[in-house]
Amino acid sequence: MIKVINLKKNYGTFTAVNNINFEVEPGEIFGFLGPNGAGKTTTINMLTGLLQQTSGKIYLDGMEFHTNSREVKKVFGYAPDDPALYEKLSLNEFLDFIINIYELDIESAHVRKNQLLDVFDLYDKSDSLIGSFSRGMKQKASLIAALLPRPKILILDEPTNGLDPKSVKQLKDLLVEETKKGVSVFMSTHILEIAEKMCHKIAIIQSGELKAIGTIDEIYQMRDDETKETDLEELFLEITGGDDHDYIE
Ligand SMILES: Nc1ncnc2c1ncn2[C@@H]1O[C@H](COP(=O)(O)OP(=O)(O)OP(=O)(O)O)[C@@H](O)[C@H]1O
Repeated sequence: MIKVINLKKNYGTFTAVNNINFEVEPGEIFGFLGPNGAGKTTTINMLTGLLQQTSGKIYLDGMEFHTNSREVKKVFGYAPDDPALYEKLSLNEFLDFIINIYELDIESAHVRKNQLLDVFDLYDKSDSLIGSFSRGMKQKASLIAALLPRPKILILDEPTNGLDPKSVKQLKDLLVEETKKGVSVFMSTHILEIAEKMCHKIAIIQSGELKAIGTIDEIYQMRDDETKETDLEELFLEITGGDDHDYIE
């Protein structure tokens, strides 16, 4: 479970995230949407301990992050949108490193590793250096590393970035399976179709403020005109004011 209370981040005098609140229950996929520069990565960097918040509290699996940071780091898996991996290691060496630092049971971790390599079609490449991987293959390697320790919480920044349609489908199915085991998934995405199809709840952030939060149905109830047929794209633009400019003739 993730719980965020009055989370705020200032960069100097600029407020990038302004007192946001949300919860992600076990078994829930929570989609975090917003236009460029809205505050998504800043929020994710605070959730993962990469950035210290200015104020507010973050609880992961019931533990306040900064007073339990060592324990908290064991309960979540994180895949950044632009993974910085060890290019000089083979994928196998990298995943064995993850198994070691998380102190996983070797036998069951190797079973899990092989299943994940298979799901993401990287089994045949597992002895190749990560430095030789394409953008999409690196993304898949990063997702495998996040999933390998069977974390209770997954924090994924644009997880479908660079993935081909088959891999997107594999990832979707895998995340659904994980939530059935009670995993909480927090993911940012620009792809509204993914948010609509996969997420139990979504939040829309703009200029550091949460503009909407709830199930897709609850978000649809925020329409200005409830009689109008609207899709999530139109609603997103309505909420974030992204459709109010004049076009060049
Ligand atoms: N280190 C920093 N110093 C100053 N301002 C920053 C810093 N990092 C981010 N910002 C600003 O904070 C705001 C939020 O940035 P953030 O990267 O969180 O947005 P985002 O929602 O992830 O955007 P995108 O969808 O484009 O990745 C932006 O206005 C950005 O310019």
